[in-house]
Amino acid sequence: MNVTEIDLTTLRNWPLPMPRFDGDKEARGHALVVAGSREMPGAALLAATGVLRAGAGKVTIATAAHSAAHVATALPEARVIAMAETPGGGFAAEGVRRLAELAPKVDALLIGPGMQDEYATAELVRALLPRYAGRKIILDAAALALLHPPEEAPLLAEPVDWQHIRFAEAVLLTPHAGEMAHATGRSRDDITADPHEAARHAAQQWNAIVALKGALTVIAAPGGGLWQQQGGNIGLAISGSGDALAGIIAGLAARGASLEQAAAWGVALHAAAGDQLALRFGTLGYLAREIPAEIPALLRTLAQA
Ligand SMILES: NC(=O)C1=CN([C@@H]2O[C@H](COP(=O)(O)OP(=O)(O)OC[C@H]3O[C@@H](n4cnc5c(N)ncnc54)[C@H](OP(=O)(O)O)[C@@H]3O)[C@@H](O)[C@H]2O)[C@@H](O)CC1
Ligand SMILES: Nc1ncnc2c1ncn2[C@@H]1O[C@H](COP(=O)(O)OP(=O)(O)O)[C@@H](O)[C@H]1O
Repeated sequence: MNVTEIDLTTLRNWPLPMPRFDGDKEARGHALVVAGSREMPGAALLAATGVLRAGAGKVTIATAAHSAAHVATALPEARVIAMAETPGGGFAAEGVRRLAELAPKVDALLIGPGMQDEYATAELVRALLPRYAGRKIILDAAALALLHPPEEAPLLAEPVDWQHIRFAEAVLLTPHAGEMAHATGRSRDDITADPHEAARHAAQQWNAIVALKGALTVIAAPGGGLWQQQGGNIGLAISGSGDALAGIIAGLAARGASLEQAAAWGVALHAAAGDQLALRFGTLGYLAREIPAEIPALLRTLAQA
């Protein structure tokens, strides 16, 4: 298997698109973050902060009505859409039309961080995917419930028809090993024993780019591309860390990177941010919310490297 290490050389040879100096915020890219819930409202904030710190010009958050006002206050740079909630704490289907209307103005769509009610989330994803065809789509955390085998929860109204859902190069899935285990019906140990094979197989099975996260993160594209990243430290293994990463990737994609490039740069920046925070605070005890603020300086350093 031919694996490309995501190191300085790889990144230097794969420069991120830069906005024109006379561009406006729309030109810098707009990401829609569908995230958070009554019990995990912070996920929306972590992801949306990641979007802006990665350099996108605009972020819209769709989050649980219950916490929307708090989220808006905590991130005044964001537009916040309050989503009606299901009894299970997910987003009710009635919100789909509002999110679908935004599609022409959105460059990248992230769904899943901190969402509850896997059934409602999977149905929401299924409803939004066709409306966002041609946009860059990142499915994380609860949104990966769409992939669960039929014999497992959630019970979808109809079996998933991949041909109609049109998973393609424009969809990135970001499972950790546990989520990959849940989605594939394999054991977590089986996944971690050979993450390259697991990511590659999943990318082909779902016809999507797959970033299988862990101390070693493997990115596989359906076309055969395979990358790995082993930086960072154990301090990154903390609740909300993946939400920040998903937001950083969405921000990079919104500002013009392909999803493969956004994933590769995103995991490298996330790991480097962890290393910066470990230097400042020690390896254990820094917070996921501190990750995004490290990104602009790292981008500047890496762009000049
Ligand atoms: N929880 C919190 O306090 C906070 C959470 N936040 C955010 O919430 C989101 C969910 O995070 P989490 O931590 O709630 O769910 P996590 O453990 O990632 O499981 C996800 C899925 O993986 C599955 N799965 C896992 N291991 C498995 C295995 N060995 N084998 C098989 N399956 C396994 C697991 O299945 P289950 O264990 O339920 O059967 C479940 O389906 C995420 O965005 C996070 O950042 C933050 O906003 C901050 C506060
Ligand atoms: N030991 C480790 N060393 C380096 N990075 C790690 C380590 N453990 C986890 N990570 C990274 O931290 C992030 C954790 O994301 P995730 O498991 O989705 O957390 P959460 O869902 O709680 O936000 C991933 O990007 C993963 O690659």
